[in-house]
Amino acid sequence: KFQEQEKEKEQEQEQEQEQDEDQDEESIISLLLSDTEPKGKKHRAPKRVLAFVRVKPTAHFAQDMIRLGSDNKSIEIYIQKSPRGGAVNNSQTDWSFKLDGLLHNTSQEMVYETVAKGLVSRALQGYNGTIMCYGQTGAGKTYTMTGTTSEYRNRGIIPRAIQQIFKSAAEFLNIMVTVRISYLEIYNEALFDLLAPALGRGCKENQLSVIDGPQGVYVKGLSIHPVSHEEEALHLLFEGETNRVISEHSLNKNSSRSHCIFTIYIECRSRDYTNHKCLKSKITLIDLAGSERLSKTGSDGQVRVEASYINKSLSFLEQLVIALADPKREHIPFRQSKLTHVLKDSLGGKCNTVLVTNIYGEAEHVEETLSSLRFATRMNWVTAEPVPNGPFYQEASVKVLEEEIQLLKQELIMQNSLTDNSLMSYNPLTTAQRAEIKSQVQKYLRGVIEEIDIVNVRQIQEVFRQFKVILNQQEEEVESRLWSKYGLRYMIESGSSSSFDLCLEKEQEDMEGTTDKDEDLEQEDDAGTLEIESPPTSPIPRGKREAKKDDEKESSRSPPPETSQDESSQSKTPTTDLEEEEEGGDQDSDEEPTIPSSEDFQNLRPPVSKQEAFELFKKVTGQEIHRIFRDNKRILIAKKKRSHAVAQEINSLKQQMEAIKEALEAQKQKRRQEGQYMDEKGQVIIDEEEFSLILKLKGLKEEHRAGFTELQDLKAEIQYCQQLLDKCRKRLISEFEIWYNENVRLPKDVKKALEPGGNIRPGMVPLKRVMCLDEDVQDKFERVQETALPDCPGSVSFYKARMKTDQKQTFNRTMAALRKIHRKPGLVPAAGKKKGLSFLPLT
Ligand SMILES: Nc1ncnc2c1ncn2[C@@H]1O[C@H](COP(=O)(O)OP(=O)(O)OP(=O)(O)O)[C@@H](O)[C@H]1O
Repeated sequence: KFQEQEKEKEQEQEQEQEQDEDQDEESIISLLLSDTEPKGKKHRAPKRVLAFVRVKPTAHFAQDMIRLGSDNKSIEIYIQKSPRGGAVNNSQTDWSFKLDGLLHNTSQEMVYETVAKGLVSRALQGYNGTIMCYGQTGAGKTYTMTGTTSEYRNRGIIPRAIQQIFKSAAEFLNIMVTVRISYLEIYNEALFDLLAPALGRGCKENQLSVIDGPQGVYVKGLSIHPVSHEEEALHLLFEGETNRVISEHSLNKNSSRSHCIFTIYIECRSRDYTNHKCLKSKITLIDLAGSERLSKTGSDGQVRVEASYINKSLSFLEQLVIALADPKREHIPFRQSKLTHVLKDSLGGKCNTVLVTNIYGEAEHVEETLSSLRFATRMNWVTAEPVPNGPFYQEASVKVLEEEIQLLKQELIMQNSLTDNSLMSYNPLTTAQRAEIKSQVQKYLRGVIEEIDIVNVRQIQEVFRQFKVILNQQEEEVESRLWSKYGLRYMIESGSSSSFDLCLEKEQEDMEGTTDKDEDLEQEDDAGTLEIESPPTSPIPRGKREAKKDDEKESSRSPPPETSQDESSQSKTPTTDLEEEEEGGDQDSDEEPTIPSSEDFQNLRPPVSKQEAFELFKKVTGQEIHRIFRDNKRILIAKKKRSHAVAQEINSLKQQMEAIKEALEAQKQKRRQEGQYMDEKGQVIIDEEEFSLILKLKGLKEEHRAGFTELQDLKAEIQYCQQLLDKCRKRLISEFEIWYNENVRLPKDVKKALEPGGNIRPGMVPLKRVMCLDEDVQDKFERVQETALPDCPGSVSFYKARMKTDQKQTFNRTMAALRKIHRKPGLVPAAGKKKGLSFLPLT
């Protein structure tokens, strides 16, 4: 009877699937977006999560242990009785599983057709879909989900799903499809955004969290990237792939040790703008970490920790699946792990869910295979009643807001006419009005007018904006004057490669000065101004100068002409003036990042000096990071000043307390000499003066305690700010180095190649690629395009995206190598020379 029921269900499912496929995708979406209710297909028999098994190809398939059924759905496992079981051996020896399909010796294309194609086309019709790969480490989960990123033919489910979506979208005439992408990694129960910019990926501030919102579960802080074509989406996938945490492992050297969730968000709307409805859905593609046993992997240290996290989260996933499959269960344990929490609305329920269980065919892995098949069966029991997400009116909410704004504007106009305030305007400023405000601000600054009349909020905002522009211009001017006059010239002339270290050392000293003693705090301002304020001769803090002297003597470099002590004192005054002009004398402690100059730079010096280039970089490409650096620096200086002031206050409180204690002692002495009075309880009666002294002392003690706590807090904050500043400085310098190498500096032989008659024609090859001539991916791509692509036109986006990712990686490697060889003059970077690119010919 059970088998009959199963059969009926299967037939029903197949019929529905056929019906879905028969109907034109676009017309289904149009129907959903229209105001008429979609007919039929309302009362479907409950579906289940589909479970497929994919066997990794092997030459040693254990035929006697793993038997694949001829129906291509059943699989039997046979394990010989343990000889240790004795005469009465009841342990089970064979197991039989029936799932939705076996994928044995199946191509990637076939896997996609069987597992994902229908789910993806239903996602375009508003159904959420989830595909999850589960299995032992190295069994082929990533191969199934992503495939090989170097070969088009072996691409996995994700690139194929992307292709299908964009292909369908291009065929729709009346429906507009918007696609967005996110890529989340769960590693040791921590969430990572694989597509976040490098700067923010590991940042504490960028920490992600799983939130249960009214619209479902989402990951707060996860970046979601709009993509307009296949190549762009694939490039994001490849980029995310390179960011995955890879760890050495005895079973699989490139084994991924994390769960990865690639999500494609789809939004369909009618091109007919009178229809404001929008249909949203998402496809969640999950590549789980390997379900290996700790004892078998023989891992230790970090990998063992990873494995224990993986096993825990997979066991929570199993518990979740068991609970989902049990209709009587009221509580579903979603929150047990990050993985299960993130997948709360992606398993079963209203969404189409497919599980691919990857297994090995070899005898040695049969136990894991058995446990993977058990998981697949459990998952197969989970019921799912997929329903499309309801279309919603996006523009409608915008319209409501627009109407409200209009109403409020009218109310304001009425209010103003009642209060006789006709100058009030609520429209954006025109160019002429902006120009007028600018001229007013300039007049105000020159003293031509004494006040700027306030008209409305927009005008006030514009006035402030203009002030900011002028302030920024002045800051830059003053800064470049300072740099060109003092700091930079020294750096060029001394060619000191250790200046950067010295800066860091000095900062450390500043830090200690701030947190230790008050006297140190006194000196801090002086020491802090060294880099800018002191003459070019001594970028070394005073305390360090003596220690460094001997080293300097030994150094073969001759000191720059400005190294005499006398000149140092002379050059101090104008710098101080400039500082005051810039920030009211606040520029005291933390120096600007200085460029680590190098010997090879001396040899390969381009017409633009490195420091000039740095100035330019800060104003243009590095403007934002430089601004952040400066902001952080200001905050740090303010905190240090406050800390200084609090320390002084504490000292003065201490002195006052000492004085009061002395006065109290004197008062006591006097009382004893004059004879003291006692009350009925035998307690000494003190006079008013002594009482007021005691109260004062108590008050001072409280103040002292509060001050001390504030000082402690400030110390912690200063330390934190300092770390931020260090990070910022390093980032600014490294970004500059890359930019500089890319835009200004070219190795001699590359320059030669660029000369007329050389191998490269200027302007034809981007400079970043000039650095890796030995790996011309572009050329390879063009060659492949000419020969093989006509047979496989669909692969263009795939290879273009792959090439883009390869180029980026090669460029990053080259730049890293460039930075390393700074001390070897004239060397051409040969990044990647040893290792060929993973770009393979089209097959
Ligand atoms: N069906 C297959 N055909 C060809 N090669 C395969 C197949 N399945 C897996 N492989 C190869 O086996 C190796 C391991 O596969 P893969 O990285 O996909 O395993 P995994 O299950 O994702 O491992 P992990 O759990 O460590 O992430 C890869 O080199 C992959 O190319």
